[in-house]
Amino acid sequence: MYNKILRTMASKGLLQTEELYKYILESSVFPREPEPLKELRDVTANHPRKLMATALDAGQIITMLLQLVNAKKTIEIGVFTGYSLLLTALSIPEDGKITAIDIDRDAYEIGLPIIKKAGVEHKINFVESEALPVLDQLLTDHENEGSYDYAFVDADKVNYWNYHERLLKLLKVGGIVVYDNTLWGGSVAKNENETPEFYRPGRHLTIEFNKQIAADSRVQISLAPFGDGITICKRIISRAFSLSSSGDGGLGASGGYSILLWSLDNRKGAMSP
Ligand SMILES: C[S@@+](CC[C@H](N)C(=O)[O-])C[C@H]1O[C@@H](n2cnc3c(N)ncnc32)[C@H](O)[C@@H]1O
Ligand SMILES: O=c1cc(-c2ccc(O)cc2)oc2c(O)c(O)ccc12
Repeated sequence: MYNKILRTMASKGLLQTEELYKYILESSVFPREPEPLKELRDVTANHPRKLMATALDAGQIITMLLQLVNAKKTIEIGVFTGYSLLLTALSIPEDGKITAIDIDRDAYEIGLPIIKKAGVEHKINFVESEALPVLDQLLTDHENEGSYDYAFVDADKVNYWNYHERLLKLLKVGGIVVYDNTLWGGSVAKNENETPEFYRPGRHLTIEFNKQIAADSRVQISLAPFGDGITICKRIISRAFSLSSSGDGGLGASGGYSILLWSLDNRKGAMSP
């Protein structure tokens, strides 16, 4: 069942017909896909979980985002064999840096020869670890606070909000974080009983995360149906902490204090880091 779902996602993404997704890939993605990314997909083709790789149409818009924000200092959580990591490395300048975090070094080493061949390995600091302690470690150096231009999160969905709280301290005001799989195969728009058993935990986690992000006044957001759904968040105010545990960003009905803080933040705008 699980592989059937992945195959479906790979064949039509979130669109309702395979033909339409195939049209997008064949007309606009494949012709423009850099050769190293094609090679990395080839070396990933035999991996049993190959369909976990970031979707190509999502990769194309992410590349554009990286270049639009002139990203130079970045973070990636969830590397796998390195498709999104390589597209990031190809998109940032020669002196750009990526802190790439994954618990699975073996998968990364499948894509590493292609990364080396592309001449971008020097931009990557691969950290074999659970992601949370690495983010906490980065935050022990105050120089890192508000210094990152971009982050990509494509890992354990249970920790997305934990990653978000830390990344908002690490990102500069105006910095971007992209979360992958935020439509979870379309299941977020279906009833639980319409969702295959295996998919239900991810569905619930994703629905909760989407609610929290939508209520977070610290970011501007766009939930876009590229790949399996990506949520593009731009840090817009200097306050990095969440105003309430529910992550409602102070826009919830509770507490005039939260709203006062929010309005003060927005009056200041993005003046201070
Ligand atoms: C969907 S794959 C990443 C796909 C990748 N972005 C690409 O383009 O191919 C998810 C990855 O997250 C990693 N992962 C899962 N939980 C993690 C955690 N707590 N910390 C770090 N990495 C984790 C897995 O090992 C896996 O490689
Ligand atoms: O089917 C998946 C599963 C994941 C996944 C599950 C659990 C984790 O701890 C990390 C990742 O991620 C996926 C993904 O990112 C994707 O683009 C397609 C499918 C899946």
